[in-house]
Amino acid sequence: MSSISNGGLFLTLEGIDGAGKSSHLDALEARFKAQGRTVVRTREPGGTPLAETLRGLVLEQPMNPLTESLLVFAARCDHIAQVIEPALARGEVVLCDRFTDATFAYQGAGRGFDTAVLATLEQWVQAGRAGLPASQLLQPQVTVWFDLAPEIAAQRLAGARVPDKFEAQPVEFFRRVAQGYAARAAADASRFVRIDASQARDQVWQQIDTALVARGVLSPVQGAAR
Ligand SMILES: Nc1ncnc2c1ncn2[C@@H]1O[C@H](COP(=O)(O)OP(=O)(O)O)[C@@H](O)[C@H]1O
Ligand SMILES: Cc1cn([C@H]2C[C@H](O)[C@@H](COP(=O)(O)OP(=O)(O)O)O2)c(=O)[nH]c1=O
Repeated sequence: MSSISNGGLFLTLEGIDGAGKSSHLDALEARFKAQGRTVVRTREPGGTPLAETLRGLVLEQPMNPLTESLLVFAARCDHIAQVIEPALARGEVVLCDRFTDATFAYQGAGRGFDTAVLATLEQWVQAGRAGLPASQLLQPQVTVWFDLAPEIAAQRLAGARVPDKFEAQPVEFFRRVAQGYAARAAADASRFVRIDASQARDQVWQQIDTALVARGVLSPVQGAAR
């Protein structure tokens, strides 16, 4: 884990659209609060008024992948400064629905954009933030990765909601995005918790809980089955 001072915890959730991550955010937030932690729940792109405006553009307007990458990193820059850094400095839990792994997966692997440029933007936006030395990138300490076959995700999403620009992409796009996540997880294995998201909701929750307890991020629930 990278060292964020003051006991702050930066935790992200990632996965292709329809993998099921939104279904567990309430429970995760409640679980941390039950342990006396203050939770800042946020998302990317978004989390500040400016970043939410940029989110609307990214999710609704056609644009080339460089423009898309610049907008998500611009949103991230504002989000880090306004929300993430202050919360971590107060020692809180930042529970963030997506972060930079999504940029590598969607813009990099999905849209085929140059990951070296993404790595440069990542450096610009994340190096030396949250009190870290200039040589170190601000990254989540833990990333819960909902790994699911794109075909199953598409079935789950069919009819569930009006698709946005990304959700309307064909299954091949999500196959590349899923490979992008796998590559990112392989490159930083100690940060990622892989969840088999094909299981039923309760079992997915059990996997998340067990993994976070094993990492010492959550304490076991008193009286929980072993
Ligand atoms: N484990 C699961 N099994 C079956 N369906 C699920 C499961 N988890 C979530 N869903 C359903 O799949 C759809 C997508 O879930 P959601 O949590 O919105 O995904 P995401 O936030 O990853 O895009 C929703 O209709 C949700 O009710
Ligand atoms: C953070 C981020 C998200 N995205 C995409 C992934 C998702 O399709 C979309 C928004 O994510 P999400 O909030 O998961 O969508 P929803 O509200 O529909 O559950 O933005 C990128 O393409 N690049 C990024 O850097």
